[in-house]
This record gives sequence, structure tokens and C-alpha cells, in this order.
Amino acid sequence: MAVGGDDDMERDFASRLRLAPSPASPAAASTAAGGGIAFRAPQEQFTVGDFELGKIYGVGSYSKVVRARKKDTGNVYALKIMDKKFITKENKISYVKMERIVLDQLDHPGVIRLFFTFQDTYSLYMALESCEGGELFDQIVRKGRLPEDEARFYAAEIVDILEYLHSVGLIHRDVKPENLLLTSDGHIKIADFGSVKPTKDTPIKVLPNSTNERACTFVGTAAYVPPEVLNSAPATFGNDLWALGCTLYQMLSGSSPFKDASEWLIFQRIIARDLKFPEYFSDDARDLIDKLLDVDPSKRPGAGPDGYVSLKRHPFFRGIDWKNIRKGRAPKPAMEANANEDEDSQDSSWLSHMGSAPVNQHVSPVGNNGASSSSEVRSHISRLASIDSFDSRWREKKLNKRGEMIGIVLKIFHEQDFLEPGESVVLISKLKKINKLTNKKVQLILTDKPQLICVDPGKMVTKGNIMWSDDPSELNVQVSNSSHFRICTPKKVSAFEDAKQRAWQWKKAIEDLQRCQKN
Ligand SMILES: Nc1ncnc2c1ncn2[C@@H]1O[C@H](COP(=O)(O)OP(=O)(O)OP(=O)(O)O)[C@@H](O)[C@H]1O
Repeated sequence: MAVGGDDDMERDFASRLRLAPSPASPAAASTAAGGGIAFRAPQEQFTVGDFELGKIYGVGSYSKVVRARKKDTGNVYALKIMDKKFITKENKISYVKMERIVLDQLDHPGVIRLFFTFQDTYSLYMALESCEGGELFDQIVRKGRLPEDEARFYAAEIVDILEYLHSVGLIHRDVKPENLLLTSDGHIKIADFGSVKPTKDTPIKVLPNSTNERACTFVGTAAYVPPEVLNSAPATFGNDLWALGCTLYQMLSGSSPFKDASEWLIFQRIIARDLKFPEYFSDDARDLIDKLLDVDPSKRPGAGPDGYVSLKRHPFFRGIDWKNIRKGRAPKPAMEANANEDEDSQDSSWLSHMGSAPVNQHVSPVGNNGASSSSEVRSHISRLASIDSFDSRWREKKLNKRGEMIGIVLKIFHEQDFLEPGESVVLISKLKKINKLTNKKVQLILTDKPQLICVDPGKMVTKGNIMWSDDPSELNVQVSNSSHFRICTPKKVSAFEDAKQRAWQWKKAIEDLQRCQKN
């Protein structure tokens, strides 16, 4: 799409977002006079200045989600902020529309509620129910692995949610611990409906053509993709049940069942169903996961003719009170180790760096001369570093091409001189640099230039670059285990520890960039 001035873009975006009612589907959302849809969650005229912005909850492949308190009502939301230019460029408009229209109609305690939306020249905003307890993923990382009782509790809540979604003819297609969020009292809610696939007879009002069975695009995340999706079979409820099996495995063991150094290798494992259970899995857990990970999607419990009965009756779930599941006592969450360090200080400065344009002049300015203060830069960077999904997205089919392969690239602001204009971050982590005598914290940043920059996260000064080379004999990454890796150049070997266990991701990101540079 040719993007003209900002006004043109806003008009164009608004018209693309208009949701025409589809005559084929029985409307769950009502049709307003004039032909548009009357949304339960209204399109408001708010601006981002009406909110006090807090911590970043997370970053997705086309959005940032931030805690936001509405100044006049005091209500707290999770504000999902999407940069219009980015969405248009990445062809994600249909994802945004789908999430908006579907969330608007869902009504289940385990599904994130959408309250209202608004937009300004540069961004779209969705005010979502705030999940203060963070991602299930973080609980797994913090606890290492979950005791079986806790995993059972979460798995049962996920089953309850999937049963609801499937009963209204929706396949979520991106069930994973990052999209399963915890409320402040520890119950699960599912988020991220951008990839949702409606079945032909869904009562939910959806976008025209979105029920087309042959439209079997790849969506989801590599580690949770079922084998039939890799073989281009149409989406079925079984897709979510496979992802449930992977999620349960990950809760119980700490890592996903089909883990490997690259997406390609992960896919090989999935296709070969290369599945091994740790010894400490109980027989019931093993049996349930084994059945959920059946290569035949129709054989997975929950997908057969008896619906969810066989799944809910599986011995693993013995003792679960399905009728009162949301009333049960949730497991005690593990808190972030340095929860106070970077918590909910009000910080809206990062907003102005979402896109290349000056997104929100009306939110708090970033210093006297417009330059970010080092503490703002620091909190921005460290928050980005805590986000795990930079390069984990399965980016539709073409694995080798630069841009598509690299995954989501966030534009970090350039005032602090780490990056050149137009240069983007591919991967960033706060790591421990392991030296003989002392271990130091560093922020390691890989950019698409490419550069490997080490930043002192306390002083926010560059500690130096690791010499880049496209030649693996001159720059390579050796992984010892999921938390430890070494970056080797002819002059120096730098050893790192990543508490978030992204050693393989670092290896992959660097090797992908080396390949991209060569092509
Ligand atoms: N309602 C919420 N409350 C708290 N945190 C949230 C909420 N919604 C999303 N998040 C956080 O923001 C992250 C990104 O949100 P979401 O997955 O919706 O974005 P996306 O751009 O659609 O991402 P994806 O790459 O998964 O498609 C989530 O993984 C989660 O950590």
C-alpha cells in the first residue's frame, strides 16, 4: 500500500478497519444503523494522554502491551499499542481486525476482555483487561518447572478455556505459555487472538473469507506447531490440543518437548515426533501428553466425537472440580527476583520510540532537550531485554529472507548513539558475562547492521563490540546448555550466562544473520 501523509494513512487505516457485516454468518455482534458493527467495546475518542502509563507487560510481534491507568476513572487496563505503519508494512491488518472483532464477542472468565479501542495518527490502542500476574511462561522460568499439582491446575483451566473457544467454533492457533496470562489471583486467561481461525459454522461474526478451509496459512510459534500444520493441512481444533500437550510438557519439565537450535530442526523433530519424557513425569501426565501429541489430530482427547468428555475424564485430571474450576485456589506465583528494581514506575518515554515518527508528543517529554535521560534509556532497554519473544515467531514460510527470517525487529531509539539511523535490534538480553575473576552484567544487543554491542546496563555506556564476521570460522557461538554460551572470535572468547535460557536463540540469531549477509 502506498502510504501518503499521516492524514491519508489515518483515513486509509480507518477504512480498512471498518468491519462490514458478513451476510453468511449469524451475527453475534449486532449490526448498527448504517451497516457497520455495533461493538460491545466501543471505539472511543480518547488519547494516550488520558492514561498514566506504567510498566511494559510484554512485546508481541506487532504490538507493545503496557499497564495503563485511566486518569479520570482510575481503572487499570493492559493497553495494546500497535504502530499503524508497522502493521501496514507487515501486512497484519487482518490480524488486528480479527482480534478486535473476535475479542469483542467472547464472554468467558478465561478470555481477556476487550473494553474499548481508540486511535491516533500513528497508533491503534486496545484497552484490555489487565493481567497483573504476568505470563505462565515466567512462572515456568522462575520455578524451573512446576509441581504436578500446579501444572494440573493450570492445564485444567486451559482445557476449560479451549472447550469454550471450540464450542463457539474458534481455533486459537497460538496457545503457548507466553499467551497464557495470570490474573492477580493466579487464574489463567488467554490472550492474543490475532491468529484465531473460525470454523465454517461459528456463531461468532468474523471477517469475510476467514472461514475458508483452504486458507491454511502458517501461524503460531515453531515449538508448538503440530505436524499437520507443517504439512499444510487445514486448521482443526486438534491444533490447539497439540499446543496444550506441549504446554503441559513445558510446565512439568521447564522446556518445550520439541526443542532445538533452529526452527528448521524443531520442525524436523515435530514431524518425526521425536518425543522423550523425563523420568520424573507421572504415568498419568505421560499418558495424557502422549495422547495430546498424537500425530492424528482427530485422535487427540478433546477432538473426538465425544468432545471434551474424554479429555476431562483423563486420570491426570482426577479430582478437578470442572464446574467450579475458576473458584479453586490457584498456585502461589513465584515473584520476579528483582521485582522492585524495575516495577511500575511511570514511564511513557518509550512510547515516543515505537515507530520512526514522533508518536506521542503529548505524553511526558523525555528530557529538557528532547534527549532521553539515561535512566529512561536504561529502563527501556532492560524491559526490552526481559521480553522473550523477539525472534520466536514462526514467520510465514520463507525462512531465509532477511527481514522475514529475523523476526520482529523493534526500532530502538537512536538518541543514545548505540544504533545508527535505520538500524534495528534483532535480539537483546541482559546477560552475565563470565570472566575468570568476576562476573559482570551486560546488555548484549545484536542489530541487523550487523553489530554485537555490549552495553554496561548500569552506566548505559558501550563496553565495546564483539567483532562481527559473516564467516562462521571467525565468529561462532558455542552453546554449553540452554543458559550458557560462548561467542568465539579469533581474538577473544566471551562467555555468557542467560538466566532466561536463550543460549540457543543467540546462536540461531547470529547464524541466521551470517547466512542473510551471505545471500
Ligand atoms: N491483557 C494483558 N495483560 C497483561 N499482559 C498482557 C496482556 N495482553 C498481552 N500481554 C503481554 O503482552 C505480550 C504481547 O501481547 P500479544 O501476544 O497480544 O501481542 P502480539 O503482538 O499479538 O504478539 P504475538 O507475537 O504473540 O502474536 C504477551 O505475551 C503478554 O506478555
